[in-house]
Amino acid sequence: MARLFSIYGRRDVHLFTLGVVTSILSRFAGLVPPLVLGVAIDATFGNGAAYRLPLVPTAWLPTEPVAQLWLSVGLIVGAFLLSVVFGWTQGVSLSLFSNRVQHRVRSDTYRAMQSLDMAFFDDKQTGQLLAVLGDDVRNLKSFLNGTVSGALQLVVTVVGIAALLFYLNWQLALVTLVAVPLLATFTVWFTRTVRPLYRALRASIGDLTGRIEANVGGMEVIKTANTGDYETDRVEDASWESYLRTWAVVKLEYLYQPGMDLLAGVSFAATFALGGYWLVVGAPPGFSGDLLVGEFVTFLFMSQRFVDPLAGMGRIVNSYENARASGERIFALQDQPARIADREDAVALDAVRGEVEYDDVTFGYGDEPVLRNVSFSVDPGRTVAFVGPTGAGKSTAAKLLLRLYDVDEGAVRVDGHDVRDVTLDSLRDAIGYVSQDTFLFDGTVRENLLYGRFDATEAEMIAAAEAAEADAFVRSLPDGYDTRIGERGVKLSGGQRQRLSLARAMLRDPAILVLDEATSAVDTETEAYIQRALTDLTADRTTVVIAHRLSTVRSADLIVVLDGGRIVERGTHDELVAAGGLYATLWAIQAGESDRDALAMLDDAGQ
Ligand SMILES: Nc1ncnc2c1ncn2[C@@H]1O[C@H](COP(=O)(O)OP(=O)(O)OP(=O)(O)O)[C@@H](O)[C@H]1O
Repeated sequence: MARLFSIYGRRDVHLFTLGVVTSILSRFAGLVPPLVLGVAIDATFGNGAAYRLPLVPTAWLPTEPVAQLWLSVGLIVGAFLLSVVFGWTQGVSLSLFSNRVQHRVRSDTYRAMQSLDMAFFDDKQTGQLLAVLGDDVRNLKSFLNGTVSGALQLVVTVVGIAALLFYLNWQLALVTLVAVPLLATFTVWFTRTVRPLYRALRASIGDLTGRIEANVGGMEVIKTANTGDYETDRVEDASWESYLRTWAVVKLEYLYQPGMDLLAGVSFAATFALGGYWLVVGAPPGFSGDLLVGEFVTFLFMSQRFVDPLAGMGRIVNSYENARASGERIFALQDQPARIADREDAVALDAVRGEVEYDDVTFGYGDEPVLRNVSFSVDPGRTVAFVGPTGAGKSTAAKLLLRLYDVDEGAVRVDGHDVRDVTLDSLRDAIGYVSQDTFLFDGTVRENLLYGRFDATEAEMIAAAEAAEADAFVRSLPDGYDTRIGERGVKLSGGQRQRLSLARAMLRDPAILVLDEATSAVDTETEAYIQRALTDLTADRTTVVIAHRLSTVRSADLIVVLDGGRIVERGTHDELVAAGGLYATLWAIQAGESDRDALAMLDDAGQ
């Protein structure tokens, strides 16, 4: 919390101070009317007592009843007005303060998260990160907005009222104030008991939301697997669980609130009984001195004013604990070290020629290596293809070039520079990447194409789309380049998505192009078109192709065959077919010549 204030609150500390001060003043102003009412009853309306106000010299106060009346009216109206003005100022300044802090915390946390490694995102669930940037940041805001001022108001109200009651009649004050520790103890008990129930409630709501989120995402699978009833039951179970948890909390709340009212009522009744007796009969046993009617009225008003702030104590404690836990999660995310970041002496890759070299690279996502001792090099403008069975490590090898992960041993070099020695911006600017799962943003075709090259001209965009064989189908969409394509591009076919993401990569005109299964989701005819396009597109740039369909990599300058993370063969298509190894087997199967022998060869190779 201290960190929150010192980093994010400092710039608007004036707003915070203003909010806190006015919140206290508005509480004080709220105490004036009952006090003045009591004084007026005793001095002006009957008893003839002296018109006295705390902290004001008696000599300044009028002795004439009419003057006293107008003074009382003036004070009451003034106090109401001040209370409104202070209350308004408090609301506006604390709202401004907390919303500004929220904005800064959110932006900073997102920035920190954005710079984290892919390995971090591999381990995290999306929901968890959304919760940090959403709920946790909001928790902090509501703590700063309501809770801080609420806590101060509570203290001010209780201390202020207690002081006033003692000033008026310390003996009766003791009776009235007995309720305060009782109310406070009851509140602490409630807060402690309800806390684990709340936690369970939040967890059950999290489960329910997670379940619905997952189901919406997997709607197609649910429908095609015909598991609609099963999923409906599961949602129903999660919903019922959340109902039970909610009910556990609500039950306790319905014990607490009447309990507080009852305690306050007992205190009120005790004050009323004792004070009434005092007025009618005289000082009760153990009490001495006088009590005036007006004082008594003030007492009764004030004793009612303890209840609300004390009842709010539970919320204050809860909100504080929530905010503290949220603060811890936010700062844990902010403090997460980004291992893949620019070195201090990182240089920018300039005028990239496109020479790529893997030098004895070993890498694993966990302890087990996924790539072992991988070495090869590609001259500028040439094409290298990674092929091999599924899970062999082809995509992983490509990701190391973009430095989405860092190698464990060895080095990946571009133009002779270790990718760890150059700035990430310049490295990734030099490489166009079309991944296995093409991701498109919800937006128009145009927005998606210009992503990463926001300054491209219309002509450049269309040229890229044409090169990727996408222009024709885009023009046939209802709004052409301005057609919205839905979340993740759901309104397009797989092949269309792939061509758009190819066009997007082309628009950046990178020196190196990485195509991960770039033609996997298209029909044979489209593939032929894309192949034609690729022949032009890859002509003068280094290209790394990963493909299952070997026909697409036939013309590569170098084919690297990976199996189990190792390079088992390398060469051109013709060389590898002639060599009769794993590649030749895969080729035989794909070329439609598969027979028992080919599959048996694959079995022998351990696949
Ligand atoms: N983010 C990740 N975290 C942990 N392990 C991973 C991750 N990505 C891939 N792997 C593992 O690394 C191995 C190689 O995966 P990779 O995606 O590189 O294979 P691939 O040859 O491209 O496979 P495919 O042809 O099926 O796409 C696999 O065993 C996979 O389970």
